[in-house]
Amino acid sequence: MSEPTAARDDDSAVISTRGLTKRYRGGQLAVDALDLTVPRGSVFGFLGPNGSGKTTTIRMLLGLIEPTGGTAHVLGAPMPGSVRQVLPRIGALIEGPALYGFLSGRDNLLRYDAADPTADPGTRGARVGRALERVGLSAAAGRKARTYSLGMKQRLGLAAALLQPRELLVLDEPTNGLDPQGMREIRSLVRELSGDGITVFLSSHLLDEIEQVCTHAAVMHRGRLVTQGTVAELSAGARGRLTVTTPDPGDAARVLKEHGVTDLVTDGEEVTGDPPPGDPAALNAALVRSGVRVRAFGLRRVSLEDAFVSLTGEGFDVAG
Ligand SMILES: Nc1ncnc2c1ncn2[C@@H]1O[C@H](COP(=O)(O)OP(=O)(O)OP(=O)(O)O)[C@@H](O)[C@H]1O
Repeated sequence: MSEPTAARDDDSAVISTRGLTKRYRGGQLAVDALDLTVPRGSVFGFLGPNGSGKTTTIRMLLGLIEPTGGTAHVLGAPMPGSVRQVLPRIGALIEGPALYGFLSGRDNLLRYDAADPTADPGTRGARVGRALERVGLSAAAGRKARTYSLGMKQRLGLAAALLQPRELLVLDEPTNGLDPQGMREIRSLVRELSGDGITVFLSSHLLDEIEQVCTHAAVMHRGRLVTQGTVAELSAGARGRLTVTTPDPGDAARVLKEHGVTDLVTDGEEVTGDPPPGDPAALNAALVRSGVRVRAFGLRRVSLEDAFVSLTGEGFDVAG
């Protein structure tokens, strides 16, 4: 007896991969034994520098390319085997939307909708109107798409992805190339969609973007998964850097070293270092006991960037 192919229903994970691997024909190992778990309802940031394997992973998840090893389940069904059942439940925006510049925003969406054989022509106008409304393009709907800003084009692409109700939205670098205003618009749209109950999986090479919009993240580095979890957990994984401001930097550095602070750097009246585990208040007390005049004492907030650097031992390439 064989299992029905699309029957695996995992309520908590919208995407789940085990050992997912892609080696391109030229021999390039783009994704190396990836175990990814995307919880339902999350805004999941898929983070990594350029070339770390994000797009390749997304293409495998959507059944656009075949893995060379491992398995992927999306919405409970194996991919690429269940692509026909699964893809209609996913809205995807990859490499910018294909738009006709000479058509209006509304006419572009009407075309998209007409290309969907399951879409009822009788309700097409209403559906397109709702999608335009949702991405904030109702007022500009009659303008030719070529007059749209990049951010508006991206929102129109999102509207196309949202013509039908979706359980999962997959966005590959959705703010790439946008100006700050365009980025803000896309980010707030992502938050709204998440509020509507859609799981959002978005790739990005921008750490602050992930911190601003995502509940969860996975970090890729050279085709391998470095870590995954909630954004709060990932940031907490790296301890913050201790900073002491004092007119007695030499004494402060000595006392901190005696109390287990490592990698001490003195710059004028500021002494920084990596604190040992435990309550940093004990370090402050030790400084004061030793007669060090402490003017400021703090742990710098740890960012996802710090976490990335401490996990990979490398800086994050934020070029582009
Ligand atoms: N069709 C292909 N044939 C051969 N190698 C490829 C192909 N597509 C991607 N690669 C290589 O696989 C690796 C991962 O690329 P991928 O595009 O998945 O990374 P990425 O994290 O999405 O980066 P970017 O943000 O630059 O798109 C890179 O070294 C890339 O050169």
